[in-house]
Amino acid sequence: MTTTDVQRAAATALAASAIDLTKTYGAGETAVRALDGVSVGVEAQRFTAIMGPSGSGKSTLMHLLAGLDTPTSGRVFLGDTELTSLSDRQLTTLRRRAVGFVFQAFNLLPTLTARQNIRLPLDLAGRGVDPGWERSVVEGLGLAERLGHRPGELSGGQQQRVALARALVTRPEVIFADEPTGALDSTTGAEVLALLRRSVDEWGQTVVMVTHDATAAAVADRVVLLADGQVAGDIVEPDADDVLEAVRTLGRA
Ligand SMILES: Nc1ncnc2c1ncn2[C@@H]1O[C@H](COP(=O)(O)OP(=O)(O)OP(=O)(O)O)[C@@H](O)[C@H]1O
Repeated sequence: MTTTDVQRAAATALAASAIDLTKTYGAGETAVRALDGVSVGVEAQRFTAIMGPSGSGKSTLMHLLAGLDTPTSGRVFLGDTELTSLSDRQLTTLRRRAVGFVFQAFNLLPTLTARQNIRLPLDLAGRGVDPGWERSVVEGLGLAERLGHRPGELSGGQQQRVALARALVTRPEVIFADEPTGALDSTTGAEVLALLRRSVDEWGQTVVMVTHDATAAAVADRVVLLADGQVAGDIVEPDADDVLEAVRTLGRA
């Protein structure tokens, strides 16, 4: 894909895209090239998983796509906005409006109730609540009876559902999920994956998920494989066996 193609697509069907990204940590002999020429487009209203061996650059790519970090070179777009041309302040404002996050460790504020945690991004952005949408999300995620509880009074699965509600409440352009099932048992993890899937299918959201788990990746519409900081494969409509086989092949490469 040429740069012009990516830009054109970014203005239409791509929720996020990266062009020839590199990211180097450190300098001199200890420098690590975490990403080495990655170009990738994330389709809107689809569920994309990023997989690859430990150290292959998954988290680095996600952080750059989400505007949490800046590349050493290359360009990043969120929709048709080029993140790599924004000031830190503009980036923070855009992130609050247009990006939702779900982390392995939930990252809820322990002193706030579930409802207050869910509304936090709206409060930070100085935006009001859309009561109908908030109700749909809370009921859809099975949280209606839990809104007054603090995180310490909730199970891991419930905490992750609160985190997902917090990500959904702003109706972001992209939800980035970093190992969202990593701290959950397999049954609870499967429930959270099913809710991410529903966020795409029923609510038209766009989800990008970093995972180590082939079963989790198989819930996605597409799996982008990374190895040594480069795109090493791209599987559309994966099943768990395809993903396992691809990861095994990468491991042998
Ligand atoms: N802040 C940092 N400073 C120095 N090196 C870093 C930093 N963050 C990541 N790296 C290095 O960059 C490379 C890619 O790291 P990254 O965390 O993106 O990989 P990953 O695929 O997400 O790994 P994992 O699956 O283990 O989380 C690794 O070699 C890592 O050690």
